[in-house]
Amino acid sequence: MDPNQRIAKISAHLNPPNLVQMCDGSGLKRVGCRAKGGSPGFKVAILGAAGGIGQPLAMLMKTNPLVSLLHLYDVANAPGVTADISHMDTSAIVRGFLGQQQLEEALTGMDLVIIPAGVPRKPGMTRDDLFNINAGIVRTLSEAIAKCCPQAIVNVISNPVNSTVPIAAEVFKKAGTFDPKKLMGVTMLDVVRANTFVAEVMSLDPREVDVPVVGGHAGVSILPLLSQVKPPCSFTQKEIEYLTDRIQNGGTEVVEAKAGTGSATLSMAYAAVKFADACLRGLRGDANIVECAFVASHVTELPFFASKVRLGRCGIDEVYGVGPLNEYERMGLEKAKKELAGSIQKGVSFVKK
Ligand SMILES: NC(=O)c1ccc[n+]([C@@H]2O[C@H](COP(=O)([O-])OP(=O)(O)OC[C@H]3O[C@@H](n4cnc5c(N)ncnc54)[C@H](O)[C@@H]3O)[C@@H](O)[C@H]2O)c1
Ligand SMILES: O=C(O)C[C@H](O)C(=O)O
Repeated sequence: MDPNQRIAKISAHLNPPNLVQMCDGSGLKRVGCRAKGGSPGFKVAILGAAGGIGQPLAMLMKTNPLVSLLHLYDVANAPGVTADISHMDTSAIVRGFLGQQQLEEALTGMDLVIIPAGVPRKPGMTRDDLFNINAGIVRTLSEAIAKCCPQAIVNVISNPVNSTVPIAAEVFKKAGTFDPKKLMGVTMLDVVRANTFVAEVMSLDPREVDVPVVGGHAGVSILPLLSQVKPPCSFTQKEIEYLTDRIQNGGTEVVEAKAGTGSATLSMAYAAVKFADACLRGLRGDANIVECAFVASHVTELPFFASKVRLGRCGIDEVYGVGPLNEYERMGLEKAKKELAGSIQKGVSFVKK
């Protein structure tokens, strides 16, 4: 074939008439694409996709065969991240969305929305110190979710989780779209850390360790239930105190090591993907998908609490209680509830005021 004919053939192949437009002209160049977005799988949006967590999270979700369409939204740098990730030869179609004016488009039709948008801690800060900035971000994003994909499962990562989940819930209540089965604060990193640290102490393979972590996601509200570890482990009191302290302060350990450049991003992306994948397998109808998450709850007198939940086709099928606790854990639970009560109320008041 003559070279000109060959080039004409390639160019026709790259630019068929049924191209799907990926993005508009506001900085996210719309690239010609033959994808129809019709492959089986779920539609997932990441809000805050260009951030420290957002980027590795987006990369890992692009490798997930359960995802057919991946929407990457951020107020900055979404085009670059989208272009980069879209070159990965996995089946999910990637589209980028930049800035508030593209938020609704990013959310429409989504099955799962993951929110890592917001500022991270620096050394010396508590997660609650992030409230002033992140509360408003989560409120705005939740308002758009209520409008554009009220049926979607929502995974909230932005801190302080103990307040941002109640904020999202209040926004959804105001909009008349609140479904407690669909809103989850992501506490999976606490479980991931707990599994790792327990495995280290007991010389086990971390993949075989399962530590329930209940309560919430800040300081003493993070309550590992070491009496319920699988496989059953017998710890000394010294080991229990070391492990509890290390699990509760795992986030601070990373914040200090990063010395002002941010908080956990890579382990968080790993944990977020583990949790998102569990949500998607639940949506698909897989049986016995049980993970810990911070959810609307009747396990204690508090309206939100982290405990094991069973994930299914509609989100959360069942919220499990904390099970039998030893004296040390009972005391920990009281401290956790005290810490949680104020943070939950702060989130609720932020939207109600
Ligand atoms: N739940 C957990 O276990 C856990 C673990 C680690 C970090 N976090 C929290 O996750 C959040 C993000 O951490 P990070 O390290 O990725 O921070 P980061 O600063 O690296 O990234 C945040 C991203 O959010 C974007 N953003 C800011 N405002 C936005 C808005 N209105 N809409 C959409 N995107 C917006 C920023 O542009 C940035 O790309 C922090 O609040 C952090 O504390 C939670
Ligand atoms: O500690 C932080 O600020 C981030 C996150 O909540 C974590 O647990 O790593």
